[in-house]
Amino acid sequence: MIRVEDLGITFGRGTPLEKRALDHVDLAIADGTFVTVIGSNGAGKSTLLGALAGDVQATRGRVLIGDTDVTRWSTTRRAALVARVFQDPLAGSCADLTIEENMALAAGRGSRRGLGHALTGARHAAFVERIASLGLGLENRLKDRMGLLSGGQRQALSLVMATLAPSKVLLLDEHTAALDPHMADFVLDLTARLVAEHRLTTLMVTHSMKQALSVGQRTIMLHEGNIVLDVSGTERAGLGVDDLVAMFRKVRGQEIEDDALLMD
Ligand SMILES: Nc1ncnc2c1ncn2[C@@H]1O[C@H](COP(=O)(O)OP(=O)(O)OP(=O)(O)O)[C@@H](O)[C@H]1O
Repeated sequence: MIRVEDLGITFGRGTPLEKRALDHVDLAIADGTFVTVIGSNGAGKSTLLGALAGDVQATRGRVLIGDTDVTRWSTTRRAALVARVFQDPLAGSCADLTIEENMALAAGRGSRRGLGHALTGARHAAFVERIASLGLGLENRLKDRMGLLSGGQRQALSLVMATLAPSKVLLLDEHTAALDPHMADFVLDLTARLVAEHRLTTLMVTHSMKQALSVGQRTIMLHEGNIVLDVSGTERAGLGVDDLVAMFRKVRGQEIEDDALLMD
């Protein structure tokens, strides 16, 4: 269970640039639930993910993962509980290390054990098996530098790496946005499969209304730092992309400039 209680985040407090990015946000997400997060630019989506990961400090309120209050925990301390995949395929892995070394580091995330330990015996076979399951042929390239892979391949591997350590929470911040449509679909399918397989409590930020409804069990919409829509179950199942765009419009109180993007 993730619980966010009365969470407020204000950047630049006391300065002329003060910005309240999240305002009295309450959210409870049951274990293994996959939540998609939508909202216009600046709505607070990345800030919410940052507050869960620990790289944004709460101005007020609490963040709990399981029964543990992690509000004052650093990102490093939370790494054993929280995995992340970013929009930029280069952000989640180290270009100068091999695929295998990247996977070993990911498998050791949140623990103090070193790379040498992580690369031994059974681990290698497990890595081969996990990569082979992607169907991208990367299991034959474990000794290749990560930097040689395409953005889509790196993003698929980043997802696999995010599930190697025993995390509870997976945070995805527009992780398919930089990919071509074919690879974006591939990575989205992979996401749904891995989330279900590892029973990860997941938040996925997306600007695509289609994506927001096509994966997961629940969708929340943020607007100006507040949760303005929270749908799941039959209510969500009955929603189409058009309905979501209409809600988006209503909340924003203005026309959306780029409908095509949202409908995708
Ligand atoms: N480190 C920061 N310092 C100052 N202001 C910030 C900082 N991070 C975010 N903000 C501001 O907080 C608000 C929420 O930003 P956030 O990145 O969470 O929005 P978002 O919903 O993820 O938007 P987008 O879809 O454009 O990525 C914005 O007004 C943003 O400019």
